[in-house]
Amino acid sequence: MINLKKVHGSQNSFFILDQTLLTTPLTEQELVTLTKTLTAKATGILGGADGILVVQKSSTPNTVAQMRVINADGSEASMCGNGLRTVARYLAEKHALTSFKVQTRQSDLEVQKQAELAPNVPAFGVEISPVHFEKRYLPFDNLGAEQIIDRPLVEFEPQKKLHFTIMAVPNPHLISFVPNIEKAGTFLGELGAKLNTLNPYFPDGVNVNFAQILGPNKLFVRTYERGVGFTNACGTGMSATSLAFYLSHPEQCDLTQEITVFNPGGMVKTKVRQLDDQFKIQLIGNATFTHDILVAESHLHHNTVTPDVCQIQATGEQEAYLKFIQHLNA
Ligand SMILES: N[C@@H](CCC[C@H](N)C(=O)O)C(=O)O
Repeated sequence: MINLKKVHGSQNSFFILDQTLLTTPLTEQELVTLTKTLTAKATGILGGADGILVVQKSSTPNTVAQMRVINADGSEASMCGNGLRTVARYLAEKHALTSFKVQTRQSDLEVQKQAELAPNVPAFGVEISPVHFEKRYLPFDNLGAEQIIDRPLVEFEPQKKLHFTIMAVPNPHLISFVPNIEKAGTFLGELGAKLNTLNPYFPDGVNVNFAQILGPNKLFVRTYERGVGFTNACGTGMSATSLAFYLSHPEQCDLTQEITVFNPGGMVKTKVRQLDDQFKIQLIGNATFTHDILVAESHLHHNTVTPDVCQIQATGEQEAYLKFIQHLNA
């Protein structure tokens, strides 16, 4: 039996599938089919998820394993910040490590175990890198500039009330600071949907993040994710938004201190550092395992993972997590 774990970071939820445990690893087509089935909110196991995190053998030196990210719609992302924290914990427990590197699609990223956020709320810190602004890295097009940092974009918002920043970390993000995050929700949904279907600006789609500044070094971020839609949180989105905060509102953002980022699913901390002209971001937050799902390998290959063929065991960590977020003050 294979243990398909249900996990989350800030309630951005995933299944971890460790391909190294399988007799025969899933093919690319099997992975896509299984992801679509498992993540479906109405019919997937345990209410579905936002994607699957695939653990496989690394192909770079000094990395413990490789993480791949398959979005709910079957597309593959280059990175996932909330997901990497949970994979870091999974690998830390599997190999009895506390600080190591994980291979991701574009880079080998440092991860470290952190102190628990509260009893039974384990936490990990992960590197979010590399950061790029130039349009070829996103990619984006037809916006009249090589890079967009803190400026209006009439193509998205003709009234010019909002400013936008675009960056790859390395997955693509569009960021805007809005006066009221609740009121901006409908526009976020419309813009997110528009930029993630055929459009002249982002040929590969983009994660769209709206943020409200709550105070010095304090943000609330909501994200419409490429390949998924609205999620409770997006780790790379909160990391990119933290850097955009510094670039657009430096008077409210002290880089010698952590930035606290609230989201609909909880809270994370980010640390932004500038080394010459390069930015480094660290994302710190919960790495919660909610369920162990034991299933025969053949069901993974045949896309027949349903509750009646699984042994599902709750870990009890979700209760601890919900208690932790009850006491958060945004
Ligand atoms: N939820 C993730 C990002 C997952 C990938 C994203 N949807 C994309 O396609 O780039 C995170 O926590 O960073």
